[in-house]
Amino acid sequence: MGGKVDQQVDPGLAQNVHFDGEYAIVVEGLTNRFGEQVVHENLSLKVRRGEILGVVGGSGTGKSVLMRSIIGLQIPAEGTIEVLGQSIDDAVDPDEGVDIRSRWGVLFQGGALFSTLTVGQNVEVPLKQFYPELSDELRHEIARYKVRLTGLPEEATSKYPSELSGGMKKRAGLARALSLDPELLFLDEPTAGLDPIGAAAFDQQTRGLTDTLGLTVFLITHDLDTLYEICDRVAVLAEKRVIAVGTIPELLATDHPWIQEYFNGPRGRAAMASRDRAKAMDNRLGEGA
Ligand SMILES: Nc1ncnc2c1ncn2[C@@H]1O[C@H](COP(=O)(O)OP(=O)(O)OP(=O)(O)O)[C@@H](O)[C@H]1O
Repeated sequence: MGGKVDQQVDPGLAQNVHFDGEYAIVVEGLTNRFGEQVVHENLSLKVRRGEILGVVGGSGTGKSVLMRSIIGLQIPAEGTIEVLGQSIDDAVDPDEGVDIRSRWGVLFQGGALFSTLTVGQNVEVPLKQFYPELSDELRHEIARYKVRLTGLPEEATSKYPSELSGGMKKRAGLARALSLDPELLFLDEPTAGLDPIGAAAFDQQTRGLTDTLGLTVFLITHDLDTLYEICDRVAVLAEKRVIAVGTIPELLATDHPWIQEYFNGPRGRAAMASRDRAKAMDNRLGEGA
């Protein structure tokens, strides 16, 4: 087994890589149970600052529960979780007085917009919660800016979720996730239910915003195109823990059967071929310029 996978749990699967930078999220020894069902057991994961980390795994392996644990919505049975250098057990930093929840944004599966509020009002919800002192005018202006930032037309600000297409709803959810200028973004299956063109556009928006705003992104997805196109590394959940973390070529260099089947199956190969074609086209256009 030869891949250089950043493998924190099972050094037998692949070797550790050296990393000098900062981690945005550090999960250690996480165990989650629902009654008799053990979802995670001694799970560890480190997310590097500035990366888009794709999180994959079969249905029910606990990707969403992991995300909910990291953002403090699921109290684990065991383990420690540090986000941006702060334990999530102490939501408010005792020194700085800053609520850690104001430093991240979340796009839940399905968008989770409030249906009785307009897009603009949805984006304003976190602003009201964390910055109640802001004037109405400034709050409206920030909401309009965030809506435009995600590629929606400004008119979308006054629309209700029921008046939006699936792709527009996702962007509205993203605008709300960005409302507090987060350092960290959690995206739970952001391209699920989108047509391939809409999904590709959303992916490019995510990559662009990540690079421009210097975000770190924890991205749960089943979308192989998303993994190939925009993720810096991928974490694989199986057997109640993270079995491997690395770039796709690093993961492919391991011989774990699930990883091989996932990335080397017909869909994985098609996604890789599509990415290679797009790169070749970019190169040709670059040479012609
Ligand atoms: N609040 C809860 N109460 C009881 N069981 C739960 C709860 N939340 C999640 N589970 C269980 O935990 C397991 C992991 O769920 P989770 O939603 O994290 O899976 P997932 O990997 O995100 O799946 P999918 O890819 O299908 O979205 C599932 O068996 C689920 O039924």
